[in-house]
Amino acid sequence: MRAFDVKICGLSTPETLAVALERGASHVGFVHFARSPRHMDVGPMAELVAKVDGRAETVIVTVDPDDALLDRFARDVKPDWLQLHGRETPERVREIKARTGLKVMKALPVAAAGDLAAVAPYAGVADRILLDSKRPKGSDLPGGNGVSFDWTLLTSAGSGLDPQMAYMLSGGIDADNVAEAVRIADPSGIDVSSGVESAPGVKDAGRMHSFFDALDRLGEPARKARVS
Ligand SMILES: O=C(O)c1ccccc1NCC(=O)[C@H](O)[C@H](O)COP(=O)(O)O
Repeated sequence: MRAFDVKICGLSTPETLAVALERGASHVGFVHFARSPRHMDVGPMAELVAKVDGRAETVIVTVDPDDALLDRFARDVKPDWLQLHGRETPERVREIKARTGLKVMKALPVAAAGDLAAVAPYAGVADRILLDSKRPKGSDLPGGNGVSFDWTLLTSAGSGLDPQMAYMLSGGIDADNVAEAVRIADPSGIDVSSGVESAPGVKDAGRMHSFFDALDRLGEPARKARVS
């Protein structure tokens, strides 16, 4: 097992942000996507991001942002990362990095082994890949659906994944299954949203503590040290 990052995604209140930071999240994510129950406008998001004050890396999660929105993110929120869940091609990711100067995490949906072929074109372009579940039928959200995929796909011979690649794993992870996710997939990062909520979009401090307790039980050196 390698040491891994922990990202808590879809935060929208100072109270639950404080729990994520106190418990040592390395990354904290804020969603800007109107259809999401976790959606935050740019102004309130900027206020929340300012509270992080260097204690974790900040991530704006969004979908096919246009240039005007990218400029607002970079100017008004100043996150460390953009996490992209749309149809952003490697070329578009390159443009977005050049335009904003921000690091980019490209999310790619996985349901079957063949989906992993989408990863290689982003090598050397995206700063990180987030392997997430494909949206289930009936959902109009490209992320935050609380469903997991077959993690053994990532370590199967012939997966085509570069074993050195630093990907984050997400989709349906919670306090009960995070140990298994880490054991099977050995990712360089874990991302959780629904698994620490009491209802869609409502982060729950108790569930967050249970999740971090489960991580603590994995022992050292499970989690990477807090970012500098
Ligand atoms: O969370 C959302 O509502 C969302 C909306 C639009 C694009 C992406 C979104 N979330 C992305 C994330 O990083 C989630 O943490 C990831 O998909 C895992 O979610 P979950 O299965 O709920 O833990």
